[in-house]
Amino acid sequence: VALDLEMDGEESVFYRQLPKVELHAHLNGSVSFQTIEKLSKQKPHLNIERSMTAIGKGQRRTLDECFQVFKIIHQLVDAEEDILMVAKDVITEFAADGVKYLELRSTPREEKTTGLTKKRYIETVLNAIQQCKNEELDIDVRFLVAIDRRNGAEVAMETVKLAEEFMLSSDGLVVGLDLSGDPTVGHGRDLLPALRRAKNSGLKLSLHLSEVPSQLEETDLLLELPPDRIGHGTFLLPEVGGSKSLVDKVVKNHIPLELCLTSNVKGQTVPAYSNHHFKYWYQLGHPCVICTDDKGVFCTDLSQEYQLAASTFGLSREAVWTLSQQAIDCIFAQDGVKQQLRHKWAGMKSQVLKFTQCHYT
Ligand SMILES: CNc1ncnc2c1ncn2[C@@H]1O[C@H](COP(=O)(O)O)[C@@H](O)[C@H]1O
Ligand SMILES: [Zn+2]
Repeated sequence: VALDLEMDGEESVFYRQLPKVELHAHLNGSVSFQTIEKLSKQKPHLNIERSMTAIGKGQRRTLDECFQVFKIIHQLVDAEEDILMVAKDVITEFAADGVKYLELRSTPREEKTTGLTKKRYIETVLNAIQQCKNEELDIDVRFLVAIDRRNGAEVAMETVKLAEEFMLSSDGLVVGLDLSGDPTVGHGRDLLPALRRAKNSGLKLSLHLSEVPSQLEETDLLLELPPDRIGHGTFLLPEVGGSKSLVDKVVKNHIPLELCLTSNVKGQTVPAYSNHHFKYWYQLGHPCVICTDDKGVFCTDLSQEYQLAASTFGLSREAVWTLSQQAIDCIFAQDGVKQQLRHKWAGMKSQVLKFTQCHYT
């Protein structure tokens, strides 16, 4: 019900069984319809309807309207117990979709009305991750602390300090920092000191860069850090208003791109799937990781995103397998974790690709 694409049996089995790595998922954008229903029942006074928190098949919204949606979800998710439930549900859903390694990101929020603090917010997400581990779900989950750019330099620095504390105390669960939020608000220049400090203290950086046009100057500045991964990078290319020098910097530093097809099409920063910049970077052989961004808001899941990439750009199943496997190289957790994942992929390969072999022999 919640998904756009009606996948036929055998196709959907392949994409679901494909072991996957999800590196770009905002917690509150990933909340499923089922979880929203539970929350709405608990908070009937908010009068939240389905159409207010999700963008369905064929629908488009401006990016600005997408950010209105997050405000509504934040009203529904404003207490410690909500965050615990949401995080556990989201992790369980990713696991059911065949995601074996997940980096979840979220902006720590203080909510005066419920007594929630930013510190408690992060602790609660980590607690949810731990509970899922105890339930022996087949998924390794890590956390990126997010900076919402609209909140400015001071909050960004405060967030970095919090992330540093948790990096040291969370037994490897907190691995990095995300920069996100409405890209039309604020300037990356002001956040540079906080981001530099984060990088120096060992936090990995994933930055939303050039998600909207005309951010050449900001992107150029932030690429100097350089970030460890880039979210979207939709307007890096010269033909959409970026520049060759930006592209060269990304290539030279081998900075992986987190690419979210449905998010960009529904948020109208990319006119159609076939125009997605995945094509350019993939053909270049540059590290690209297919991600969902906000699976709840955009009504998708990672299996569907892989299938869309494959059908739009004509990827064979072998190529899809390689794409999902190469995502392991881009994770922020340490090398031992990468080794474990490579081992897991190797063990699953013949089983997952067996249908393909039947087709060709
Ligand atoms: C669609 N493209 C996008 N571009 C930029 N930032 C986005 C985003 N989608 C989500 N977020 C960021 O994630 C928050 C919701 O999750 P959390 O409350 O942090 O878990 C949004 O408020 C925004 O800051
Ligand atoms: Zn994002």
